[in-house]
Amino acid sequence: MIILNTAEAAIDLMEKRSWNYNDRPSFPIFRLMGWVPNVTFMHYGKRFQKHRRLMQQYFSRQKVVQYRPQQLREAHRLALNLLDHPDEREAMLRRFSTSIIMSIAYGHEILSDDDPYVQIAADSGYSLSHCGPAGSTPVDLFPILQHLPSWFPGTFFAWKAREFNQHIRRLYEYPFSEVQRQMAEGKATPSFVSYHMDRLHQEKSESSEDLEDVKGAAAVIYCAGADTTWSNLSIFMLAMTLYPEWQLRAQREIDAHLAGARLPEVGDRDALPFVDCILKETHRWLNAVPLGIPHRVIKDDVYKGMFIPGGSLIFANTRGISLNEAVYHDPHSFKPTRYLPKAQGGNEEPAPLAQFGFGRRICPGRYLADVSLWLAMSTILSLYSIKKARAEDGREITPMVELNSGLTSHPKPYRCLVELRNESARTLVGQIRVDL
Ligand code: HEM
Repeated sequence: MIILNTAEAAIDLMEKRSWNYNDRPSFPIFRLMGWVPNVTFMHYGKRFQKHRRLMQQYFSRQKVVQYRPQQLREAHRLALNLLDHPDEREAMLRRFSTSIIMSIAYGHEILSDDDPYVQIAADSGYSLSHCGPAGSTPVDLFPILQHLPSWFPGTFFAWKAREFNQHIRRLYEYPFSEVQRQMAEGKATPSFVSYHMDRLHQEKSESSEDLEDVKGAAAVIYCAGADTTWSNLSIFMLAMTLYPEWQLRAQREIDAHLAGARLPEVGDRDALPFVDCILKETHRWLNAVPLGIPHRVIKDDVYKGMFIPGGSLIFANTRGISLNEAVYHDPHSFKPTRYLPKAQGGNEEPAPLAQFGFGRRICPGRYLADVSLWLAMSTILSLYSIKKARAEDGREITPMVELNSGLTSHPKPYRCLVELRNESARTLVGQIRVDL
């Protein structure tokens, strides 16, 4: 295993020598779980390129502009949900990211907790976060273990994966067959699946492999997009709880621009540079995917005098890169001003770049995720004060900064208060209620 702890090394190898560093290892755990086909876990090759194209056609920088109305609607719905369900903050943050993904992948709008898509998403999310570190469980390292009985040491995650298989297959099959049914009835809402099914139909290319590829690509959008976005939002709320001074500064910026007359839209982004600094710092301070997803080295190589054997697992260590003291001053502190020009009291530190990975494996959903996060953060900052909760004796409770680990990482449960900021926030929330 090779761990890259600087952006320089990750760029030198995974981008500049990408031909040699963009394979993936086999992930027997995910295969047992039923994530097949799934571009994230595919070896580099023709089928991988086909899947990347399916993604690229739908999530390019130009194409994602058309999903903004859905994202804005969900950001407003999130704002209402945070107010109406104060004890279910995490569930509501998760609902936000799941709703965007489900509506883009399958054209399905989640309106209530009884929706079967909510359960499907929750079961698959649970499976993903309880399957051990990606590519590094004993079964990943010694695949023979997957064939041994459950009492044999090191087989635990293989048996877990088999148990989760039913959840993952339901994620693949149920929403896809719903879209097929709606298309046959002429009632389908435009989505990733309907777009590619129409395309295949026009190209007269509807082999079972083509259909499996669209089905798998849609499921991977959920697998890769929902938990990561949710985790970033949870990190943001934690940071706002712990660092009220930055929250206030962002709110002053928003008020100066919008004067409480309306909520932010993507068109306001250039006028709100400090909100952008908060987004960058959220990515850097704690990471939704702290170790990235491992790549595999194809052939022997030498880097700065070090021998790298072909077949090695290679990790771009997002956490290490984000906390590099040679690049970021006082890296463990959440300090959005670090990105500002020196003339504005900043330190001109570089924007974080490891959070979406590197090279030809770079996250294809990054443009979509960026807008979802920005809209959710700027909407929440416009309307709410996020504060430390108080214990029964009135003392403030300071949350701990701790993450769970899995393929994606989340802050461990913490408490905070989300309160309407002022009268114009109350009016704006009233308007959202009417509009939705
Ligand atoms: C804040 C949210 C997100 C974060 C932090 C994130 C992070 C990542 C990272 C670190 C990787 C591994 C890159 C590498 O191997 O070098 C990745 C891969 C991937 N992401 Fe994301 N992602 C996010 C949102 C999304 C969304 C919204 C989608 C779908 C629309 C998506 C789809 C994918 C896919 C399909 C891959 C696998 C790419 C491949 O193996 O070629 N991600 N993501």
